[in-house]
Amino acid sequence: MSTLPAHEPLDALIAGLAVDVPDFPTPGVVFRDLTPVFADAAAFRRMVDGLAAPALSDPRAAAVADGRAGPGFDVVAGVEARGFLLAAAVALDAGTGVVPIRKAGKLPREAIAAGYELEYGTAALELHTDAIHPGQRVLLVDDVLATGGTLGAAISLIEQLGGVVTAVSVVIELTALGGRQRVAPHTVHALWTT
Ligand SMILES: O=P(O)(O)OC[C@H]1O[C@H](OP(=O)(O)OP(=O)(O)O)[C@H](O)[C@@H]1O
Ligand SMILES: Nc1ncnc2[nH]cnc12
Repeated sequence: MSTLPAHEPLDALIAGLAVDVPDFPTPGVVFRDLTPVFADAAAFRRMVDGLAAPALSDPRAAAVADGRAGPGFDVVAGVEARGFLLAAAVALDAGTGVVPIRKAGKLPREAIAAGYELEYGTAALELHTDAIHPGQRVLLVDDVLATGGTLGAAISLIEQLGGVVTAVSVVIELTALGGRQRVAPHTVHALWTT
């Protein structure tokens, strides 16, 4: 059950449930813990709707025009680990499949990799080479946009396989870290900007 009124604006709902954790995972980082937002039924429902929304406007018309039915995306890609919780829910709701973009060394078959830097270190993401088909329209979902390193790497992987990123959606954008600029020319749709 939700603990907040249904008419609460979504950004306020998220802001009220998220918890700031100072000095996690390293000193100086304020970690935005979204687990209470995921655990709230009403907030989770509205987040899933909100994350799909940007891909359901113009691209839906384009999908009809080129003969493809359904939402304005063919598949939802989510970034390990927290992005998985969101991407799977959005995909199930939209009637599409879900593709995992994983941390290095987790995928069992042939994959491509992209390295990146984030607020508290460096990492690499991988994507199975047959996970995305040329021309496939992809809605990319994650929980947080911080430096933009993660989403930049994820977009690069999808595009290397010929996928078309029709929308990028996150729950929180941390504006001080400049991630939006790093992900340009792709536009990031954020449910809460802080
Ligand atoms: O914009 P950036 O600076 O790249 O940061 C954003 C990323 O950081 C967090 O993931 P993290 O790598 O901590 O992994 P986790 O989801 O497995 O905790 C978050 O879930 C985003 O994917
Ligand atoms: N400050 C932060 N809080 C939560 N997730 C993050 N990912 C990168 N920076 C983050």
